[in-house]
Amino acid sequence: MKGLLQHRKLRAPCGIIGGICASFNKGNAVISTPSLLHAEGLTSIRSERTLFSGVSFTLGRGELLHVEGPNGAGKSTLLRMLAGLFSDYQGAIKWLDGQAATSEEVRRQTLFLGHKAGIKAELSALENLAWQQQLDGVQANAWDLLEQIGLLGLEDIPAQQLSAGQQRRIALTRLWYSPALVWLLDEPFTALDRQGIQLLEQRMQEHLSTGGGIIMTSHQRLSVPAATILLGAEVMNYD
Ligand SMILES: Nc1ncnc2c1ncn2[C@@H]1O[C@H](COP(=O)(O)OP(=O)(O)OP(=O)(O)O)[C@@H](O)[C@H]1O
Repeated sequence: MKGLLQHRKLRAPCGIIGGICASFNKGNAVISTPSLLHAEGLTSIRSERTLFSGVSFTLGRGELLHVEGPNGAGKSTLLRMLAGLFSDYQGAIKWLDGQAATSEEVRRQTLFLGHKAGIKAELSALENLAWQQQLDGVQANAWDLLEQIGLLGLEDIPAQQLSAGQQRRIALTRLWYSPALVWLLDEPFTALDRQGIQLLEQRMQEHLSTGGGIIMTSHQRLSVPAATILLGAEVMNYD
């Protein structure tokens, strides 16, 4: 399917093991080459339970893949596999048409945000930004970031005294400066208010429009056009 423009929704064959199905719907997405990431036959068995099997998909430039499925279907596991944080799986993951061969190159091209905010509770927003940027090897204007993410005025308060949504905003600032092409976002809308969701969707659109790609989990409906990877459900009807 690589290189084709898909207007129709496709019903992909499911790999079913013990009633578990994983399939891929290209939706209205445009597949462009070279691909950012290609996954082939990904299979995950945890504690002797098959979470999913035979999951294959391609992430093209400007494309958003939405990983959906019920609690425990393996959505976070899949993202962690793609991020190189979980290696106990079968199948293959190829980056940038094979051009990013080393784990260091993959790491540079990937930004993973887990479903927890992943910030330091005792540090302020400003200090967290400095810490994050040091880890990421990037220098961006912290005050601009605070303004963009709506945290100006709260910069000196320890993160543990901020609300869950405000803490999430601190973590999300990485999306405003990261040079990574591929974003792997696990439930990024968690705790965000409506304005925060809009802000994040706008940032995602910008990333896609500049040739980046996003694979994300979310239990909520997206307003940004996305193809779907459905885990843990046998019956799918796209018509
Ligand atoms: N460290 C672990 N060891 C063994 N099994 C685990 C481990 N972590 C998660 N699991 C199991 O893997 C399964 C999938 O977990 P995962 O977090 O990927 O699901 P999910 O689809 O993201 O769920 P949710 O929608 O609730 O976030 C769960 O049944 C979970 O119990």
